[in-house]
Amino acid sequence: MAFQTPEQLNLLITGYFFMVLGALCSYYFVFLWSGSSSFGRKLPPGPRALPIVGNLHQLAGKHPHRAIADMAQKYGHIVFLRLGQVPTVVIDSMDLISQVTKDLDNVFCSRPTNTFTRILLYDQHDFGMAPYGAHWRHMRRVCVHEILTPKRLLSTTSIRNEENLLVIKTIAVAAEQGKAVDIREKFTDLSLNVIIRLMIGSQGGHLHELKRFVHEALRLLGVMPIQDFIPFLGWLDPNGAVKAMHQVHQVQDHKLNIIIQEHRDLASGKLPGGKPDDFVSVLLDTPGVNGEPQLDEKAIKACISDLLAGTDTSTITNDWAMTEIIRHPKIQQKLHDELDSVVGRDRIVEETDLVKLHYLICIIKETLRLHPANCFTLPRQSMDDTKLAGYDIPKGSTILFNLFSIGRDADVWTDPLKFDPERWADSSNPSGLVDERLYVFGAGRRACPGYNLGTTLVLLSLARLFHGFTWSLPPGVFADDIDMSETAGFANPRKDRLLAVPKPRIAPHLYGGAT
Ligand code: HEM
Repeated sequence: MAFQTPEQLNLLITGYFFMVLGALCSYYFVFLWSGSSSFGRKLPPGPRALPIVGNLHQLAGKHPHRAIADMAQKYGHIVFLRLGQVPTVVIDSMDLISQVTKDLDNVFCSRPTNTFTRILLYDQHDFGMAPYGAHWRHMRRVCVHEILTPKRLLSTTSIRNEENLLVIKTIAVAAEQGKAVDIREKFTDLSLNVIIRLMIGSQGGHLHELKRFVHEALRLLGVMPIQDFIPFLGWLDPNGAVKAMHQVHQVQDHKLNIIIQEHRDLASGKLPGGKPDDFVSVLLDTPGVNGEPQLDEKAIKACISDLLAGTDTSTITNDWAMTEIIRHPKIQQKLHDELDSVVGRDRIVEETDLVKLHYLICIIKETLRLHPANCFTLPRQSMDDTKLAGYDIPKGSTILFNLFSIGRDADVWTDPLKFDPERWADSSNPSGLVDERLYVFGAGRRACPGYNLGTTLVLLSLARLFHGFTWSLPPGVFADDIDMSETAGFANPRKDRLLAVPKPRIAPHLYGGAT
């Protein structure tokens, strides 16, 4: 569960809490404190909930993942909270996650609904946040078997290559001029350019507006409207989140309608150029859920939106990894040594090299441990009353995995706050990012379908940036000056942007020279 900033959450809670508390306190006091909601059940331990706001006030002014990590110190690896009226179970051990996603996956494989999914994901017509059922199964099958397949990944290598080289060339220009580069901007552009081209082909005219929509939608993902926690306050919109979501949705819907119509016209020959070989064309050719000849248009638009948003994880991971590497010159040197030995300096890094870059893979695993792209991953929802770790979990509970806590658990990791890629040297999977000690791409029915694409995006861009350049901090900035804290939101990007100065390591003609 996430909020844009702790300050916003604070404002939101305190203002509206006091406004309605007087009138409704007695009703809620009876409802919650009489224990009627937990009567006869053994709920997991957790702090006592207040009327109306439940435990929301205990998260106010704090990063929710950190506040809940502190609660876990007292209550253990499974904590029960009421976020407003939403029963929420937060777990932070790989053992419990494995029970949820393997043994009990049939119960915990749904997703909760909220204002964001209703407005920006077309009433959960997507599949990432769709409730478990026939629609989700159908959409997921289409995405996994038609769109995000290893074969399609292979056939789109040239798109990633071209976009990657464009970014490298702009960095080469900065290197020639001795200028610092805004690293996050480069990674964001790269991931979005790649996914937009995969989705809609080479229709460059849409890139700019789609990017704006994705940026805005991702920002709103972290601004939870009060109605998601306290539905009877649905008529209020104190932080303007609902209004902003409707505004962004208008742009989104308008743009996606144009893109879909263009694809139809290209396929029918009304527009010249022929049918594009991209994700939208696949979705337009896909039959609907109940045997209809075509997918519902809402589902197509929601699915495009899902895939566009999926790239954010790669961007955030790369930004953290780059920051950690630049802060640790010895790690950068070791990575350079690996790149020189696997690739050499007479050619650029290719996607086929990536599985051999074991040290780079260790760096990414260490990054995902200490700085998971999403502290809570996507929420799950229980579809039935069930038991977990001996506790009763009511049907309809939201289940969150606190990946932030898991990666910093002092009982599991030696020196947990130290960035130490070597701790992954003995991994049972040296060529890939999945490891049983972390919940990187998820497990069970709702596991990440973007594994192959996400891994390639992360590894290729980092490998090329470090193969091509030696990076240092701008003059006068020292490693200890870098603020390594995160922003509080659904996603977990570093609060500050990293500026770094590149120095060429390979001849510019290898990547086509500086533009
Ligand atoms: C470093 C990159 C990435 C990481 C670490 C990552 C991680 C995750 C995790 C942890 C989940 C939740 C699994 C669960 O609920 O148990 C997830 C779900 C998902 N991811 Fe990714 N992901 C990445 C890249 C991508 C990319 C590139 C895409 C799409 C292009 C994508 C699309 C999705 C979708 C649609 C879901 C929801 C699946 C469902 O509910 O059926 N992800 N991802």
